[in-house]
Amino acid sequence: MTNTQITHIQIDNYGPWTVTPEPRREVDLQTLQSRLYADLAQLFGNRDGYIFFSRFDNMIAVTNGLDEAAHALIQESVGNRYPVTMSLSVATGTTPVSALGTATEQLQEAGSAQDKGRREVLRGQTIDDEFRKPTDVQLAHFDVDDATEKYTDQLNEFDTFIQIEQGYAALMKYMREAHDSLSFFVGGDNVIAVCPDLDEADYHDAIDHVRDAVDVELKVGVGRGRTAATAGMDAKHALETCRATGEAVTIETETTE
Ligand SMILES: Nc1nc2c(ncn2[C@@H]2O[C@H](COP(=O)(O)OP(=O)(O)OP(=O)(O)O)[C@@H](O)[C@H]2O)c(=O)[nH]1
Repeated sequence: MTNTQITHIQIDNYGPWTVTPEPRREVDLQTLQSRLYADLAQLFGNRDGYIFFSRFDNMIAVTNGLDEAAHALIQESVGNRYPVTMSLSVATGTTPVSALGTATEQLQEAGSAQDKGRREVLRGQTIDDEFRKPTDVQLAHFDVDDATEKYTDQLNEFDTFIQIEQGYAALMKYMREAHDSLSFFVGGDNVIAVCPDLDEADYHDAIDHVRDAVDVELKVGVGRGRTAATAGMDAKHALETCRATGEAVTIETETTE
């Protein structure tokens, strides 16, 4: 059974900061947000975690293998180098949705996102090493079939973007509601979903739903692992198997330690 450790990251009091003492230049906010995301991708990624930018002021990470000290170090490093601080709340659950729900509740209990007094909160529980298993994390790497041929080489870039985003919107909502999963656009025509124990039929169901709803064809590779890094790499290999066999769903059967 999966046991996903999720960290909810929130920039402290960011809304007021963006307009104090007067509205800050949008290009500077865009630069700050993308640099912070890039830094966190390295800080979590070098410890085998995965982070997704979601709304940039809030981000969501899969952090199996990162203990409280690792979280504190990441938080301190950002606090030392950025004009903003961030709060971190970590929780675990048998589904990523329940883990994130707990993490977010803990943060909300500590104070509002726009509370001047709530800074650098670090809350929650990580999984002790002795309880970690090679099946704790299940990641699904979705990809639009022949996006280059159907969209990129045919339509103008904005109309391609609309097609891909439609597929993403339908998938993220359905995976959240029907399969307790958190799906994130990661660039190009790719979406990575953090999933509980789903089987092949569940993934076919999601792909069928997206085809029926918005006429976008997907394929998916699924991997499991002790960390997001290993599950994610297995998912990529499974997606290559889909490309080789023409199957819409491939679940990597070996779990990498
Ligand atoms: N983040 C991320 N982006 C990827 C990955 N693989 C491909 N992409 C992006 O997706 C775009 C399309 O590449 P592909 O998915 O290989 O191309 P395709 O035309 O859809 O062909 P098939 O996937 O073989 O059906 C690339 O330009 C990249 O931007 C990946 O593993 N991660």
